[in-house]
Amino acid sequence: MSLVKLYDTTLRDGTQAEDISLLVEDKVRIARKLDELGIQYIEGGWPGSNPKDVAFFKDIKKEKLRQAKIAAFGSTRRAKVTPDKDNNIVTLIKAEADAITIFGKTWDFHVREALRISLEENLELIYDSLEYLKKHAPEVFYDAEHFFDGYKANPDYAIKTLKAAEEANVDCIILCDTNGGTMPFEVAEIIKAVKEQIKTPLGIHAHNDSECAVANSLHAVDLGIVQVQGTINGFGERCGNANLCSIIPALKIKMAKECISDEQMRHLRELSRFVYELANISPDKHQAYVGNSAFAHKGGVHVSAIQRHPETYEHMRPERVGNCTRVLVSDLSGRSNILAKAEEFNINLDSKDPVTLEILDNIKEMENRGYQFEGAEASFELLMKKALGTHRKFFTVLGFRVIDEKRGEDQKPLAEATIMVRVGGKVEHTAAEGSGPVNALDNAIRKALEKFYPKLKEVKLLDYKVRVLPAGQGTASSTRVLIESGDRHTRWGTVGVSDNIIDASYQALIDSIDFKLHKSEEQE
Ligand SMILES: CC(=O)SCCNC(=O)CCNC(=O)[C@H](O)C(C)(C)COP(=O)(O)OP(=O)(O)OC[C@H]1O[C@@H](n2cnc3c(N)ncnc32)[C@H](O)[C@@H]1OP(=O)(O)O
Ligand SMILES: CC(=O)C(=O)O
Repeated sequence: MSLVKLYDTTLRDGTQAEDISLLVEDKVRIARKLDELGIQYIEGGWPGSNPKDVAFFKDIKKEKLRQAKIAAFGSTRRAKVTPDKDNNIVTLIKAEADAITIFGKTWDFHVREALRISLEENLELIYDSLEYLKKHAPEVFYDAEHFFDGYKANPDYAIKTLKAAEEANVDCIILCDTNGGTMPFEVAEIIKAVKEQIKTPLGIHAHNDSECAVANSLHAVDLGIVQVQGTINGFGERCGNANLCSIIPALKIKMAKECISDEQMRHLRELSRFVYELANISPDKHQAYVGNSAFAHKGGVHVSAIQRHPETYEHMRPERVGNCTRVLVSDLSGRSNILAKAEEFNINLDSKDPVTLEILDNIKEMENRGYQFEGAEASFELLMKKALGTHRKFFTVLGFRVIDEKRGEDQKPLAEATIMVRVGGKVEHTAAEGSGPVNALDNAIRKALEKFYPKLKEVKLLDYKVRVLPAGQGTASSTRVLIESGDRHTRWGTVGVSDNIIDASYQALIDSIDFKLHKSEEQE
């Protein structure tokens, strides 16, 4: 297998994405994880840009990385300054990274409009910046910014810029699709032409503005490119960069190109989620390979087939990237979905058992009323138990009342809930306040039940989503509440539907508590 080197720029181009900003400590933590994954180069930032990036290069030196090399990023020198006097170049050298990558202009239009210098002067900028850096850094890479647009506009000049870099003896020239508008067939044609004229090893850095960044990068590798740049989860300027979470499995599984080991690739999903977490961005569940939905099967026909052979509806084994097969339950389910879920919940259910069809019919009817079980598997498990007669009634709610009161224009509203429950032979009547009516009801339910079931103290409400269902959908316009709860070990989702938002919330809260009690009993 031929080796392709991965160059991660999550910490530089990734932070150019809207809404993403990483602390120095976060950058160091991500760099450690990238190193563990086996990424060969980690671009840490632009030290000439800000103090945070300068601090990163200082701090990362204290880390004992297993194999990754750290690269510092910057630009060619400014016009009319020699490299040794150019602040950006001097700061790059001071960062003492294992490699330095600078970008320079390829597109004549950019030279004229962005830099406002002559085409000849730009060639000098490229050559003497790189030639100077080669004397001061172990490895030097050249990012040919806007290479594909530049080549399409003026191929002779674009090649001259690469030749300037080649004469400076750089270690790799990276062809950049900076504006992300190049199509895969153009990439293939242009790279073939470049390879006839440039002998320096080539790399690719593709942006995703036309959704082709991964395809363009893979095409480039197919044509013999040896370095692929990208970011975890595709974070990057505008629409992002080529997503390494897709590129890595594609290289290894589809193209037989070695880049990281099989064992390292099993941590890809974990790394993807780690980066989402530190960037404070919700994971994209539909993300290829590593997303929650990447191997989630919803249609009954699909579920039936994957149970016979997973490859019927899966292009690869999800475990290879640390993901897993999931079966969803909805009104698109068939008996196979119900049986798969029963197995997952350790419930004995036979395909010929009439209860299977009863559960299926029940789901379809409830989804028509606005329930949604995809995000509420705990409610579904309880529903199954009820249908099978294995549901245990831990408590009975005899009634509740919620009061929301505002005592003056400038006063905050007060919310209070009272609830009456029966547990065994005992009746408990409890009141509680809350920061809103749902919170007050939640507090009252727990206060009443915690006395009998102390384990409920562990339960935390993690997420609460309300959706007003449009009139005309199903039989009535109503509200759906989805709740995510959790304890020290796990998380679970429950659902409630009613034309009264408090009642919908009540149903989801009660299911959440009921589920916790069943799980605790099963564990005991
Ligand atoms: C394709 C890419 O993604 S490249 C990476 C882009 N990333 C960033 O821009 C993030 C970090 N950038 C920064 O912190 C700042 O822009 C800095 C520190 C680099 C420069 O800040 P300033 O000196 O205030 O300049 P400003 O940002 O307004 O303009 C960019 C300058 O870089 C110059 N420049 C742009 N590309 C190059 C290049 N390849 N070589 C040399 N100079 C360049 C521009 O001509 C302009 O300089 P001028 O105003 O003297 O003509
Ligand atoms: C260098 C770089 O980030 C680009 O050309 O997009």
